[in-house]
Amino acid sequence: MNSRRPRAGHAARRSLRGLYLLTPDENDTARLLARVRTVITQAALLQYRNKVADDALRREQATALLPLCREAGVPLVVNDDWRLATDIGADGAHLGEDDGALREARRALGRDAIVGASCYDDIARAEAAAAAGASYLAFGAFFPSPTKPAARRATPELLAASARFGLPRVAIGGITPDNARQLVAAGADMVAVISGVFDAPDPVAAARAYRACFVGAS
Ligand SMILES: Cc1ncc(COP(=O)(O)OP(=O)(O)O)c(N)n1
Ligand SMILES: Cc1nc(C(=O)O)sc1CCOP(=O)(O)O
Ligand SMILES: [Mg+2]
Repeated sequence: MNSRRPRAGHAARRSLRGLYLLTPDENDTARLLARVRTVITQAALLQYRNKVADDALRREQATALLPLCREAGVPLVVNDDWRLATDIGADGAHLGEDDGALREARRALGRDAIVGASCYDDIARAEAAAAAGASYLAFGAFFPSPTKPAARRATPELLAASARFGLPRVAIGGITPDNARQLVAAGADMVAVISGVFDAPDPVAAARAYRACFVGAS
């Protein structure tokens, strides 16, 4: 880990509830930072995700996002690559089924890190991720996703069924400000969004609309 850059730590973290923003596939780093900067204060958590960049660009972009997140007090999670997360001193990593062992990531990143797990539509996978030390459990896709049209589909019942693991539950996949509320009512602690914010005509207004879905919901 880069010791010159401390993690945000628990005290600096917002709770894992609200809008979980994932970055779009944007290879122009200056443009990526500008797009994130406009909406970062609306987010509870930011995931750096770029499926079209090479390793060097992903390192450059993740490193550049870190001070922006620190300034906003929003933890930064790196998608797919927990080694990159440790190298740059990010707050955590998100791991799917092809991204290595969660237990190993937890060991490397430390007790305070955010280690997220993709559980798709699979409650057994959620149980295993919880036992391996996940910080949150992500389910999806709940709706057709413009970003990932072939994503397996999940149903809102999974959100209630996974309450027993006692971890924040994240809903992802095709979530819009109009359909988010039903997922929050079903038990989602965060809604994870790419296109609904970054492809919106007014990203700030869209991000605010997602946040509003959590107001008054328990
Ligand atoms: C919050 C969140 N949930 C799910 C995913 C998907 O992870 P994965 O299945 O590894 O797919 P890619 O994102 O790597 O294409 C995620 N990234 N974040
Ligand atoms: C990255 C990702 N994972 C999914 C899953 O179901 O695991 S759906 C998805 C894409 C989310 O983007 P959008 O908000 O544009 O639909
Ligand atoms: Mg992945």
